[in-house]
Amino acid sequence: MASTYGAAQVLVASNRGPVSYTVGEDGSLNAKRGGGGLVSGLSAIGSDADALWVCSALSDGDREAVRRGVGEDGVRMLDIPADVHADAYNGIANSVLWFVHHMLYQTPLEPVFDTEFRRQWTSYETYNRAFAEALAEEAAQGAAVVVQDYHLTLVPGMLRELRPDLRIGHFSHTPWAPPEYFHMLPDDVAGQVLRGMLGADRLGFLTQRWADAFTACAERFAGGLGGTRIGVHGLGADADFLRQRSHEADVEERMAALREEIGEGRRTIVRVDRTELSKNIVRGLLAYRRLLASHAEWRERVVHVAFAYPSRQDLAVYRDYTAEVQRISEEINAEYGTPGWTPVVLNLKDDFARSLAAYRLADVALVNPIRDGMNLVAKEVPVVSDAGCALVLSREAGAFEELGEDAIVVNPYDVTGTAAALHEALSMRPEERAERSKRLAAAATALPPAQWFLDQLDALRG
Ligand SMILES: O=P(O)(O)OC[C@H]1O[C@H](O[C@H]2O[C@H](CO)[C@@H](O)[C@H](O)[C@H]2O)[C@H](O)[C@@H](O)[C@@H]1O
Ligand SMILES: O=c1ccn([C@@H]2O[C@H](COP(=O)(O)OP(=O)(O)O)[C@@H](O)[C@H]2O)c(=O)[nH]1
Repeated sequence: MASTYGAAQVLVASNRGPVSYTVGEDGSLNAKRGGGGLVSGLSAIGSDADALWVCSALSDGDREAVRRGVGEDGVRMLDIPADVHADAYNGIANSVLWFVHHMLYQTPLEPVFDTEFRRQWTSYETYNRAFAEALAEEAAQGAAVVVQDYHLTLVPGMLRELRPDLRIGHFSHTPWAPPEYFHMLPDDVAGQVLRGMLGADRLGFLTQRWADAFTACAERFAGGLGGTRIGVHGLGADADFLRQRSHEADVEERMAALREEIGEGRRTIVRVDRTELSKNIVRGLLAYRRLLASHAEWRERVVHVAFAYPSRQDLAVYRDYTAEVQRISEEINAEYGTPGWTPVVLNLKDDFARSLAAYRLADVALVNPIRDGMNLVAKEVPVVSDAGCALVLSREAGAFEELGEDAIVVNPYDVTGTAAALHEALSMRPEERAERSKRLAAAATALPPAQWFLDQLDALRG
């Protein structure tokens, strides 16, 4: 029996893996770091020899890499049929579960759970089963498996049936919806999601608020937590990596270019997000426009450097949102710009080095999501900024629980309030800004990714 077990002692499973491939014109495969906070958080596990990261092939390049047997050590990419993956990732994970947990539906018209949803749900089950089977195959006897996020809610339950010997954890990087919102899901689906997760020995969340919401859902719709334990682990920024990476030559080069674009002696308000509905980029721009309208003294003296790098572009609603971000930025530039001053420098391309260059130059960081599991950008900018930055932070970001005291806190729907917060941040005395930034950086790095992951393993095994 033991001979059928795999060799990995620690396994991670997530939809997005540490790298993604593109096929070059000459047919060569080029690897690029996976975007988003989940990858930033888990990158630290890569060096462990007994560890295996099971993820999904996301692009044609990834599928080609699997076919050619190309890959990173310690990573297994699953080549799930593209249509099944599209239903599971775009359809269920990003259009349903993400919307539920971030409370993004415009409820008079959506959601509509009809036959299309049922078809996609079947793919979601297939997709989860493929992960459960791969994990069952790769795991050594008694190994620890930590399943990540809303893409894989059914995996713990499925894996428990296949391999009762394993220690199974699940970690959510998103908020969890309150019961009255979660209950929008059809009852059988809500039940499957909860029972799937409760197949784990232990469930992890980024904040107490999201953990409490899950417990409330489990009590109301699944008869309680049963034997499943709950833990809170607030993922922090990776200070060593960020400080080193942000001083490399490509970042320095981009700093010089950005300085040119910003212009001598001007303040810089920085935001960096995936072009993601929940990040509230449009209201952020409206707040900046309000600032320029009501505080004419800032005109010509401030530049808003906004990164909205591509995310989930297969979904029309994300493409439309990107277009709206672009439209408003152009409107602001047309309304207030002068020959020597561009009020909004918008970056729609994925350029991590240029984002780090902007972090270094930031006087103010704007992080105003409607709802966000944590938001690592809020934690990264204070660590990297050269002169220390003021943080304007939504009370709805998970990071608020740890950074709220030294941030300028906003209600993300209140555009006038956010404009006032930007004014306050820009007006802050440099000494106060530097002191607050130091405290923010200390709080932001209290639980670095490697420790965050080890804590979960210890708790799972304990
Ligand atoms: O994989 P994508 O569809 O491109 O999306 C990127 C990631 O977005 C979400 O990240 C979350 O994790 C961060 C780290 O814990 C957290 O700080 C942030 O608030 C979350 O939004 C998603 O949960 C990941 O699965 C995605 O990979
Ligand atoms: O071009 C970029 C700019 C930033 N980031 C990283 O993406 C993560 C975003 O994580 P966050 O928790 O703020 O939000 P998420 O995108 O995961 O919802 C941060 O670690 C950023 O450093 C990235 O991968 N590519």
